[in-house]
Amino acid sequence: MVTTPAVDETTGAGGPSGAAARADGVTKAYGAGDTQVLALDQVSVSIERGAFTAIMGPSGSGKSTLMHCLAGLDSVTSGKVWVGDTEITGLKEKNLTKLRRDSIGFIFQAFNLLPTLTAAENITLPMDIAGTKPDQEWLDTVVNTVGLSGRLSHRPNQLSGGQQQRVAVARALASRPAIIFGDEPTGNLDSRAGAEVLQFLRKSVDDLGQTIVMVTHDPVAAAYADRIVFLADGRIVDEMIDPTADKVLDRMRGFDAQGRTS
Ligand SMILES: Nc1ncnc2c1ncn2[C@@H]1O[C@H](COP(=O)(O)OP(=O)(O)OP(=O)(O)O)[C@@H](O)[C@H]1O
Repeated sequence: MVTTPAVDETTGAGGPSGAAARADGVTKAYGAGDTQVLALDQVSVSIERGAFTAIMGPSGSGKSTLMHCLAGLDSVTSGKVWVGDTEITGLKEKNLTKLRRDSIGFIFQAFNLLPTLTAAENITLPMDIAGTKPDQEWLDTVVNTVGLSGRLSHRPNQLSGGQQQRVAVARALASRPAIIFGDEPTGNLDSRAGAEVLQFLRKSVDDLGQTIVMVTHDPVAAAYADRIVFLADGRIVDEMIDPTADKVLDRMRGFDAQGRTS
């Protein structure tokens, strides 16, 4: 199951678990009183290292909130979150920023590339800002895996949408983060370009051992994952291992029948 044991106060079990990231009894409330929204309601989930995990669920079910809490982009109301062996709930902002910079990569729906920089410069930008030196051998591996070798001197407007997103993916992978989070990373792409990016994400898990967590609405995209975690009304309601698009569609229809989806 997705759920993980609660933290044992005496033994500390439930802390570091070898997972890439973990949420334990996480609740996230927005607002207060009558207008309070429980975006996450006692969510416990463990993200396996070297695996591709998708988070699915209807609009407003808490997918982005869960991703933001796991990535330390948003604080939790109660519960605990670990990234690797580090508990990030309660971490000072400075340490959190460092952890995000060193351990986490992000891929958003908008590619967020700088238009005046070449593909190569965009890929190494976060490391240039952090003042760290790219590992050239790793960079070559990433660029080859993404299939961008011939495009490195191009600026974003000289690349297709799919190629731009592959630059964004290469940028996320370049510093070898422990975990990459993607929020609808193929949401702005047509199905062919989306498939290209998803195949690459899959390859980075299989060939490079990358850990990826992706929020998506799309059963076809989710089928690239090893495991899908389904959210509804801020709770984890189901999971699926080795999904196919058909199985995901069936499961979503099941939720519809129970009146869970919007
Ligand atoms: N900053 C905020 N202030 C108030 N409510 C918020 C805020 N962010 C999210 N929410 C609410 O929390 C709930 C979960 O939102 P969230 O964005 O995590 O859902 P989602 O599953 O990612 O939705 P979508 O698929 O539409 O992007 C929603 O009811 C949303 O309105």
